[in-house]
This record gives sequence, structure tokens and C-alpha cells, in this order.
Amino acid sequence: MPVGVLALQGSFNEHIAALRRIGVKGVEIRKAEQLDNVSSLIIPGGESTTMAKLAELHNLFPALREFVKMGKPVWGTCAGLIFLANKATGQKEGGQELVGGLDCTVHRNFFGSQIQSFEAEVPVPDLAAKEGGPPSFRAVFIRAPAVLEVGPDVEVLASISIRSTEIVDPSQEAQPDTKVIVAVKQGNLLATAFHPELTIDSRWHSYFVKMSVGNNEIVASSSSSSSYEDQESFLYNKQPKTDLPVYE
Ligand SMILES: NC(=O)CC[C@H](N)C(=O)O
Repeated sequence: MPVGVLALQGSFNEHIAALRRIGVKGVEIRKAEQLDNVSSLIIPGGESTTMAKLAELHNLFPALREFVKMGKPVWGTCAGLIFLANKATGQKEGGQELVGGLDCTVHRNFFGSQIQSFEAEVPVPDLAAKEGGPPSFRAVFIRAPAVLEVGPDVEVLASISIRSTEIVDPSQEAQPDTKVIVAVKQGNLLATAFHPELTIDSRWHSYFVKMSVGNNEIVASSSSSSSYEDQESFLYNKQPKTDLPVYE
């Protein structure tokens, strides 16, 4: 079965292109019944309030919650992390509906607004040990959330050190060198505050695909032409930069 990518809003094209680069077919999910035909699901980054409104409009929440409850692998990136969290803070007035399932609290815009977006090299030793390659990953944080608290079943895959001056939200009282959680795993749920689909490093996608393999056979991407083939231009780091801070 192919990997589903929730395609209401945000970087779903980029996820499908990233899956394609590792030879896996990704399909757009816009209707509840389409979830029956996929082994696993990626909820992309974008704008979680907008995505939630669209999901509500299409009556997707019950099916998404059922998908999570069935134990099928789901990976939320950025806004997708917010979707999966049991609790979110920093929401717009009136809040927003969440899929939930991931036992954590996230802050929606922990690192500030669009202009506080940044890139960093983030060490993720467990994932590098499984997937090979260098120990750290290029991480693109766009108006990124962060995980404030995790439950006992949640494994922290990556955190970054930040100074309090880097936190824009005055309600956050981070002390110098606070560790902020930016990637977690809980059973079949994976969540990252950043956007691996915007980098050329496909190890996060292959890691997620391997989580799905236990459940169902993954369909290989066909070699025929696809509208996703030419989307390499989305990638931020075709040319590796050397001047990035390393967060450890
Ligand atoms: N790049 C992103 O997905 C940003 C998410 C954004 N902070 C939100 O609330 O939805």
C-alpha cells in the first residue's frame, strides 16, 4: 500500500516528492475513505489552524483519529506535530481541533513568527544509527512549534539548546541553554517540529517508511513520469551550507 499524505494545505507536494526520491509511492489524502487505501500517513507542515478548518469542513477528524487509534504509522511535521499532539498552547482564540494521540503538549509558535524561522544542524543519534550517514540532520524550522512536555511513553529523538533571547514568546520562561524538544516518537507516531521534506536528506522518510513496513507492504513508486519529479527546486539545501550552528 502507498503512503498517504494529508493534502489539505501545506507541504504535501514536497513530502510526496521526498517519498518518490526513495522509490516509495505517496498519495494525496483529502477524503476520509482514501485512508482505507494507505498503510501510513504523513501530516505535513503548513498552518495548523487553516488545516484544522479544512479537515473539519471535510469531516476528516473522526477518520484521522481512528487511523491513529488503529496503530497505523503517522508522522506529523511541524503543523502535523501540532495536529498529533494531545494538547497545544499558543492557539488562536477559540482554539483548534486536534487529532491527538501523541501524549505531549506543544507550543504552536514556540520560536516566534515567520521571520524567526531558521535552519540548524540537529544531532539525532538514534535515527543516524538506524539509517547510517552523518549523526546530525539539517533541520528547517519555519514558524516552528516545540514540544513542551512529554508523557512516559514518548521517546525524545531530538532536542536543541537555545538561549532565552532566542525565544520570542514572552510567556515562555526559558533559561539560558534550555533544551527544547523538536522530534519525538511514541509507538507508531513520529513527530518533528521541523521540515525534513525540504532537505535533500531522505533519512527521515526512509525511517518512517520502515515504521510502516511492519504493518503493510509499501508500494514502490512507479518509474513513469510524475508531476512531482521536477520539484527538487523546493529543496532548501541543494548546496550544503557550512556556516550553520550545530545544536547539541
Ligand atoms: N511550518 C509550520 O508548519 C508552522 C506551523 C505553525 N506554527 C502552525 O501553527 O500551524
